[in-house]
Amino acid sequence: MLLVDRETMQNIDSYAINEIKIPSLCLVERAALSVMENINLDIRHSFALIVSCGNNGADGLALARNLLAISKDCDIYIIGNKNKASKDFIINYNACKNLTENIYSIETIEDMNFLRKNLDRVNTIVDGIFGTGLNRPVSGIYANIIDLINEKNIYTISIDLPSGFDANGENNYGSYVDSDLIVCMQILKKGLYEDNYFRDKTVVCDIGLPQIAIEKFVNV
Ligand SMILES: NC(=O)C1=CN([C@@H]2O[C@H](COP(=O)(O)OP(=O)(O)OC[C@H]3O[C@@H](n4cnc5c(N)ncnc54)[C@H](O)[C@@H]3O)[C@@H](O)[C@H]2O)[C@H](O)CC1
Ligand SMILES: [K+]
Repeated sequence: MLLVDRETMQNIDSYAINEIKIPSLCLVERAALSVMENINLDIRHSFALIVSCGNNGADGLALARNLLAISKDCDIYIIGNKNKASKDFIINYNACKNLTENIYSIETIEDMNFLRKNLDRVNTIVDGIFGTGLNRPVSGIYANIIDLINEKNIYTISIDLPSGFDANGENNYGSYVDSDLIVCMQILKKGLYEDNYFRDKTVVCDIGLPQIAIEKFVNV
């Protein structure tokens, strides 16, 4: 089975984007659609998409856009500084803003209280807080939100990795999302494979990263 650590996955992504010239936005869209394919849309109608401002969040917002397109009920919660957001995040954020008013920044205790209350209206949480960009244990508001997601016991889908969980399976001493389903992009991350609990909850989906980009960094 093909496994990658964080650094290798980042090398493959960046080779595909910078050398092969696959638009990053296309990969984000494929990632979002691969999550969507793993959602039972007959029973899941109300979503809380909780994202931060990197490309894991961009995947989350592209998913929100696609769910809004089919008139699903979506609340979008953004953590972190939008001024430092990735360009794929901004593109999807601008589209989401034109599709719904239910977009909230979570910064203060009052915002947290609102989130705690408002989460009860949905039957599905999508976790797009951190993926392979996580490089240290979570703390502060990120940890508080992850703890809140876990407290709620609402069916939770994580994009690529449970947020807070280290792709390499190291340093998992902070909070991380207790996901029900993990839709992992293109190649299984080593940490998920080594974790008995998460391995069985993970599906791996092709997002169009070319084999030649993969073979450059992994022995296949
Ligand atoms: N173009 C691509 O690389 C694609 C990636 N995909 C998805 O994007 C994520 C990886 O995205 P990235 O922007 O590199 O990082 P994250 O979104 O995971 O994290 C954002 C950002 O957060 C900072 N950070 C790291 N650790 C912490 C922490 N403990 N507390 C606070 N902030 C933290 C750090 O600066 C990160 O950069 C990948 O998993 C995929 O989901 C697309 O699917 C395809 C294209
Ligand atoms: K995630």
